[in-house]
Amino acid sequence: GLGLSKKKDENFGEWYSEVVVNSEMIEYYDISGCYILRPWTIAIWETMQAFFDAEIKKMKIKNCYFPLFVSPGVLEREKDHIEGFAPEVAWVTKSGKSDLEVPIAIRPTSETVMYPYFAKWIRGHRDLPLKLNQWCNVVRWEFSNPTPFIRSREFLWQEGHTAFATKAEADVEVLEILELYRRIYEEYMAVPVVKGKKSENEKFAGGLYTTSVEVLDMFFMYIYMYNLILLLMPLYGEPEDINSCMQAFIPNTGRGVQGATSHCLGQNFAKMFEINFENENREKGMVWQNSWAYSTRTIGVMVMVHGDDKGLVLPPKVAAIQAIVVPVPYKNTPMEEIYDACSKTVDTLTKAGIRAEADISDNQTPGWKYSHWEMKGVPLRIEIGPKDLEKNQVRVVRRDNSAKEDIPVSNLVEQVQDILVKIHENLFNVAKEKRDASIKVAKTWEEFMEALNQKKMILAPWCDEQAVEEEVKKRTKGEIGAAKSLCTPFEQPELPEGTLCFASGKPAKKWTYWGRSY
Ligand SMILES: O=C1CCCN[C@@H]1CCCn1cnc2cc(F)c(F)cc2c1=O
Ligand SMILES: [Mg+2]
Repeated sequence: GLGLSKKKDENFGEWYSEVVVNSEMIEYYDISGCYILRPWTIAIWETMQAFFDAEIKKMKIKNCYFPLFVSPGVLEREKDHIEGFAPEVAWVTKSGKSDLEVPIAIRPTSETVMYPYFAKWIRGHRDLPLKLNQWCNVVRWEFSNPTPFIRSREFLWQEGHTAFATKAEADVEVLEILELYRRIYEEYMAVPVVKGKKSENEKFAGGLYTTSVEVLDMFFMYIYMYNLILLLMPLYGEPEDINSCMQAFIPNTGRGVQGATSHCLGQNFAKMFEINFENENREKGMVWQNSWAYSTRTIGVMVMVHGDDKGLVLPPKVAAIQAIVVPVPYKNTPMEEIYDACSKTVDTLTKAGIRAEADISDNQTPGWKYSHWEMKGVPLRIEIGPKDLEKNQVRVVRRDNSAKEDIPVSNLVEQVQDILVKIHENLFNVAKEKRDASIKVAKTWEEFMEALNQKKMILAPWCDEQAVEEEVKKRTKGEIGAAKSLCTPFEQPELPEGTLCFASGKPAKKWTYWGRSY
């Protein structure tokens, strides 16, 4: 029957898997870690892509397409760039029955694919800046439990790769792109984020610095916890034990980067790939580079943040259908009039740019339709029955808070547009309140540990020493993971003179978010 069998607060991992399938976003595939992205997902991806693509075109960034396949020599060009990642690289070793002379890697990211050609194309300062982006898939043969959108062996993303004559230009672009990522999350997906810088420990090892938009989502971390627990299942016995154990485990702790990062690579890759140029004074210099990406993982985060026990909840901006019109038959009232009113309503809304459809399938009851479209997360339902006809009105029902309202047909477009804006704002504010409630400020080790054990994220003054972060990891290692820095927010709270680091007691240099990870 309809409806979810798992509750979000009780069994997050299974709730999530059920929502993405029942809302017809995902179909599971026979190869582990691979998922079918159904139209309901692609409509969301395309909306975000349309926004981001238009914005980077304004920045004179050009789209290109590099091959999926990477020759081994190139991939391994820089050991420490891919050290640690090597087990994730997928290789083609045969064609038909015969083995390939040399195995070919499938791109997990495209630095090593693109940068030899950057070296070839960039000769003089007139070749700079070189700013390219590609919309593509990448493959990373991850081993720990796959999760739709969040952790899959193939995913869609855009990857931007830019080269500049000066660091100043690169620094500016890093933040311009990060602002676009903030807008994708906040203006499209109604998900609040914190812009910040990753620590030396957490940044992209191949780069100079990493900036990211952190969702600090209390459930996001849980999905990793949930997968970890599944691994422990054999030790813990039956699911109920696991559930009680998970009850303890539902961490309100944030976790890592949610699929949108903007790195300044400095000159590290320029050195590796000899990407240099002759400047105006005919001096040889290496270029300064950035690379930035967001992926379909962002869609999974949106599902986690807004979803509820009736299913998916779509922010109006990314909903393929923003308003679903449902006819409500009544005893022996002639249905033609009602169907007619439904299609008129759809036409009026469509003409106003609202994505509306009518569900006039004659093999389901209105109740079934209500559940179906709630499961799919359609932001607004419009019911039309005989009473509504008489009063020349429609009944609208909001998906986010179930509020019902009767609207005169004469004012339909304006009020529907207004309600869709209110739905977005409400989703954003509710998510913000939940996030803020899962963050605690800690100034001492005791306060830090107390907050961590309450499954909170922590904002703490830190001396910014790498060794101290390593120390924090060691001292907090436990069966549900260790604490690590999530990001140093660009918006820094007041740091009074003499404030000490929560972990080392040395003079604190900055406020940083910390959360549990394993
Ligand atoms: O995150 C981005 C933005 C877009 C371009 N790439 C950077 C860094 C990607 C970091 N990364 C992430 N994962 C990887 C997995 C691999 F198998 C591998 F060979 C390399 C990598 C790897 O470099
Ligand atoms: Mg990875």
